[in-house]
Amino acid sequence: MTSAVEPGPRIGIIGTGAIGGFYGLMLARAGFDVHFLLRSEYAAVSERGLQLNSAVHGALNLHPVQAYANAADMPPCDWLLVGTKTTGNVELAPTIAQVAAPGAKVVLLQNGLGIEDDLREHLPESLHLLGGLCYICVHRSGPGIVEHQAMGRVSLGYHSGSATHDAARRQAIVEEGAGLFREAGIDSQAMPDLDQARWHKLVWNVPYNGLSVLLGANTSTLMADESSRELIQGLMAEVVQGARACGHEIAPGYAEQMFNMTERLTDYWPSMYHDHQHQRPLELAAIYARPLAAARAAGCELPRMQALYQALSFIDRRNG
Ligand SMILES: NC(=O)C1=CN([C@@H]2O[C@H](COP(=O)(O)OP(=O)(O)OC[C@H]3O[C@@H](n4cnc5c(N)ncnc54)[C@H](OP(=O)(O)O)[C@@H]3O)[C@@H](O)[C@H]2O)C=CC1
Ligand SMILES: CC(C)(CO)C(=O)C(=O)O
Repeated sequence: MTSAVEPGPRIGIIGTGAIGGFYGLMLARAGFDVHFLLRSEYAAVSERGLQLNSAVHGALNLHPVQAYANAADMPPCDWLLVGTKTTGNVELAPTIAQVAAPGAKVVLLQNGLGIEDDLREHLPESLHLLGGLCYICVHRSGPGIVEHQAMGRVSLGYHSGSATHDAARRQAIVEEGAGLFREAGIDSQAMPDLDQARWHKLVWNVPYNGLSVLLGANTSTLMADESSRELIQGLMAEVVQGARACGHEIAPGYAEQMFNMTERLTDYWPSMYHDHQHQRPLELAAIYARPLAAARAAGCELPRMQALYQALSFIDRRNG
């Protein structure tokens, strides 16, 4: 008698840019059945595959790639990893629903706060929605080419779905997701509170993403100047304050740890800088407006962050 072998989960990458390309390639190379949805880079990736130039893993290539220009051609996927920018999330909901297998898990591998809340009502109730915080430095240097400068960890948290009121099931789903990343050699852990995890990530993104655009400076330049260092520390302190007002205590020393970590990041340009350079809309709603509104609703004003948001809104409108 032959025993049936359980097929592994089918994974869909919705938006194969720096994040989608990196994690999708790593999962595919680990043996998972990964399907990639692309837009402008479809032809290049179909022809030449995905190329990862990683300071951590070396040069890796995936060819052929199960690439699609049209979601309708993709097979139903059990896990959907969303690697697009948050600015297009609501418009993307029908695409996500179309590719999702019944009971699929949708993971937003994106920065910002409240992004799952905004998407939830546009997705079928049967889908589980999770958030993933990527502690990584990657960018695209050409069609289908991803440069990986440092790190890679993914923190996952459950947002909503049929497991909302079942803590054990919720935990099992998040653990399963973290397990997929770990099988691909990527550090990953389940987070008990997604909002808390998102506030932690903002401690870094609020100062560095915005200041890189406003001052036209990378991390090394920002960390080399007395005034920008003060500004970064002030902004980090405000994010910690905002998180606290919203009921999320960030440990003393966390902001300092993020600051010190950045001293070791050489010439890193945050993803918002790349968006500005390519005249794409900036993720201002998710990274600034949402946290500012949440803090204000809790009675907490964050004046530095508000000023940075206003300046970036001006730049974003002129750049569009
Ligand atoms: N880069 C980084 O180091 C980090 C990024 N993040 C977050 O990850 C998210 C993704 O960022 P990143 O990977 O840098 O962004 P990229 O711009 O590199 O990738 C976004 C990708 O999504 C594609 N896309 C957008 N809309 C669609 C669509 N409708 N159909 C198919 N494909 C689509 C884009 O295609 P096209 O080329 O045609 O526009 C592009 O390939 C953001 O929220 C960012 O803040 C978080 C941590 C670190
Ligand atoms: C903080 C950093 C650089 C790595 O943790 C990052 O994740 C980002 O650019 O969003």
